[in-house]
Amino acid sequence: MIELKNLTKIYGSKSKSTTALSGLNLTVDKGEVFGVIGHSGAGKSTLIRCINLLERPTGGEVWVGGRNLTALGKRELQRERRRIGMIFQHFNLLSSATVYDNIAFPLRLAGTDKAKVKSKVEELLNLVGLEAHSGKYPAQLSGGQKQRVGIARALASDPDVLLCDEATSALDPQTTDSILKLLLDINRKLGLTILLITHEMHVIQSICDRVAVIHEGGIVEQGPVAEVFLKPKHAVTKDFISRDVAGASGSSVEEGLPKARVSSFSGSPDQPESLVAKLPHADGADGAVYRITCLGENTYGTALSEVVLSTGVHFAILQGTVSTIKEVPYSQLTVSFTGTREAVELAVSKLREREFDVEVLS
Ligand SMILES: Nc1ncnc2c1ncn2[C@@H]1O[C@H](COP(=O)(O)OP(=O)(O)OP(=O)(O)O)[C@@H](O)[C@H]1O
Repeated sequence: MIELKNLTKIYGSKSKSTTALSGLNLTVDKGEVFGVIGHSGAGKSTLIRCINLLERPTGGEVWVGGRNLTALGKRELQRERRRIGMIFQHFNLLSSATVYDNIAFPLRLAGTDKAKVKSKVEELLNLVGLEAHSGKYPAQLSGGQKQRVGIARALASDPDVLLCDEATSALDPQTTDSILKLLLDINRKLGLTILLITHEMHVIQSICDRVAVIHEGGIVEQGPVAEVFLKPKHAVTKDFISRDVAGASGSSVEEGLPKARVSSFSGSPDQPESLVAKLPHADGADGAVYRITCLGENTYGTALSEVVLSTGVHFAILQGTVSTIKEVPYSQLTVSFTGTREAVELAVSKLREREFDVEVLS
């Protein structure tokens, strides 16, 4: 659906230039929710603004829905842009227009007749849950309501793609969850392809199918969220995950919302050496440290205790997380097993048989 080929963006002049994107390649499939995460200055905004050519790339190609946007003339580009909606961190609403008029704006601009504008705006108000607020002005709305207007306006031209530029960064955690849930509903109901950029891992964890990590203008790691999240390879990815886990809280969320920030405990998930040092016994099989990961319904099952009981090993939990990735539960425990070498090996192989991923950390 979206294909970025060797995308390059250099700002400034020859004497003083900044390379924001350096030969970046990325493919987003039709109907998926794809997240790009990166630290400040990594090139996220530049990347998303290059997709609808709000920012002209210095080099490379942008393909959306099988068309090379970078090769189009002004008029054709204008037409293609109607297939790409965009929402922004600070909403970018017209402050002197009502909610209704903000949503109607792109339709009127495209010359849509009055009756059609009315029915479309009403449909969108209903979709984003703002039926009761159509006559209000942006200043009379909460941040979450403003973003709902932004989403409705972005959907007015029935786009195939929705670009989200840090769409929840200005919102509190609870409002963030309600906007993420709305985006997921829209993705499922309308089959819309969503590309979002963020610096918050829990946004990715809540609604994305795949994620790419951007650093210094290039993609350093990408894949399905569960894979990248549970087995991060690049230092930048590990940093994002450890910050998110460390910053996790048991904050309450509304029924049915993404629960990515719920029920995590522990600090960084990736410091086996420091964990080993804390153990009373760390020789032979005694005290060997393992990371046990379970994805899916087994997360809440009793398999771990059954295996442990049947093999006679003991274990201590050194770190642990129980959470969800896009509504799929997972657990990741770092444990030390104590027992004979044979018993520990048997426990590990039984866990693997029961589809736990067991990684030896020391
Ligand atoms: N208009 C511009 N002129 C010159 N340099 C720019 C411009 N816009 C961005 N840059 C530079 O390009 C690099 C990438 O910036 P970009 O805004 O894309 O990063 P980002 O990941 O979105 O950061 P943030 O999360 O802070 O918004 C940075 O070094 C930035 O200073």
